[in-house]
Amino acid sequence: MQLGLIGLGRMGQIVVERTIAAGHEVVAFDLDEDAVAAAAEAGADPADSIDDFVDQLADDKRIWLMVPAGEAVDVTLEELTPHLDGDDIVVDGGNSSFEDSVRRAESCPAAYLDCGTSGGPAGAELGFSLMVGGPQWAYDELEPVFDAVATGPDGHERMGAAGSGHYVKMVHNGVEYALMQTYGEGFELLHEGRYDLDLENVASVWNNGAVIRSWLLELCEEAFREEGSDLGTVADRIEGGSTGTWTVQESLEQEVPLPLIYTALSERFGSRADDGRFSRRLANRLRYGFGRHEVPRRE
Ligand SMILES: NC(=O)C1=CN([C@@H]2O[C@H](COP(=O)(O)OP(=O)(O)OC[C@H]3O[C@@H](n4cnc5c(N)ncnc54)[C@H](O)[C@@H]3O)[C@@H](O)[C@H]2O)C=CC1
Ligand SMILES: O=C(CO)[C@H](O)[C@H](O)COP(=O)(O)O
Repeated sequence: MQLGLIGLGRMGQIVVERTIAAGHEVVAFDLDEDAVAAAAEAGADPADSIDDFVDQLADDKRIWLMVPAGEAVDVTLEELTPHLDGDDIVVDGGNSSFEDSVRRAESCPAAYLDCGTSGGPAGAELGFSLMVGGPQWAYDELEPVFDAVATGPDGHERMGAAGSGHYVKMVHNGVEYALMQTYGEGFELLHEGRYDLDLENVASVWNNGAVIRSWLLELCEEAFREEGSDLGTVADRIEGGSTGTWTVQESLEQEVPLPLIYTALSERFGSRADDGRFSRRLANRLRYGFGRHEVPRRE
C-alpha cells in the first residue's frame, strides 16, 4: 500500500519507519525540511509542498496526519481538501479533541478516521496502541498499515463512529494523569518519610511482581536511575494539560464524577506556581519518559 504521511516529528517518523519496514511505500511531507530529509533517509519519497505531496499519491489516496493537535490539523485539511474525494481516506493520528474530529469528519470530502495513538516514542520498537473511530470500510482498508504501526493486529481496534477514537484516547490520557499523580504521591511520601530509601530500588522491586507494576512505574525507575533518588534538577512544573482538561469537561457534562483525574489535572495547574512538590517533579520527568516532552529544570 502507498501511505502519505504529513507531520514527521517524534511520532510521525515512527509511523514512517514502521510502515516502510512492513513493505509499504511512504510519501512524506513536513514544514521542517530536516524532518523530510530524515524520512527520506528512512526510505520515504520526500515531498516539498502539499501540491508535490498529492501529486505523488496514487488515486484513492491514503493519508496519515501526525501534526500537533488544533490549528495545524485544520490548516493541513484545508490545503488537502481540493485534492480529496469520497474514495480517499484521511487518518488523524494526533491528540485531537473528539469534538474537532467529529466536525472534521463531517466536512472532509474523504473518509475520516480519528486515531488515538498511545505508546510514545518508545513505540518505535514495540509499535503503538491505536484507538480508531470512523467508517468501518476505511478502517478495514487501512488494516495493513494499522498492523504495521501498532504492536500488531491486537494493537488496534475500531472503537465506533466518528470521534470515538479520540474520545477513548482522551480518557486514556485522563487515566495517565491520575496514575502519574498516585505514583508521585507514593514516592513523595517515601522521599519525605522516615527511612532513607533508594527510590530506584523501590521502583525496581515493585516492578518485579508487585500488584502496582506498570510501564509508568518502569519509567519512574528509569527517572530515579537517571536523575537520582531526589530527582536532581527536575523542576516541579508539569506542562501539557489539554487532554486532561477535555476529560474533566466531559465528566462534568456527563455528570460522571472523576475526582482522581480532576485532582491530577489541578496539580498540573497548581504546579505552575512552583512550590517544590516531589510528586509534581516526578510527573514532570515521567512526561519525558513516555513522550520525550521537554523537562523544565530548576536553576
Ligand atoms: N509525543 C508523544 O508521546 C505523543 C504524541 N501524540 C500526538 O501526536 C501528534 C504529533 O506529536 P509529536 O510527534 O510528539 O510532535 P512533534 O512536535 O515532535 O512533531 C510534529 C511535527 O509536525 C510538523 N508540523 C507542524 N505543523 C505542520 C503543518 N501544518 N504541516 C506539516 N507539518 C507540520 C512539525 O514540523 C513537526 O515535525 C500530536 O498531536 C501529539 O499530541 C500522541 C501520542 C503520544
Ligand atoms: O498522549 C500522550 C501520551 O499518551 C502525549 O505524550 C501527550 O502529550 C500527553 O498529554 P499531556 O501533554 O497533557 O501530558
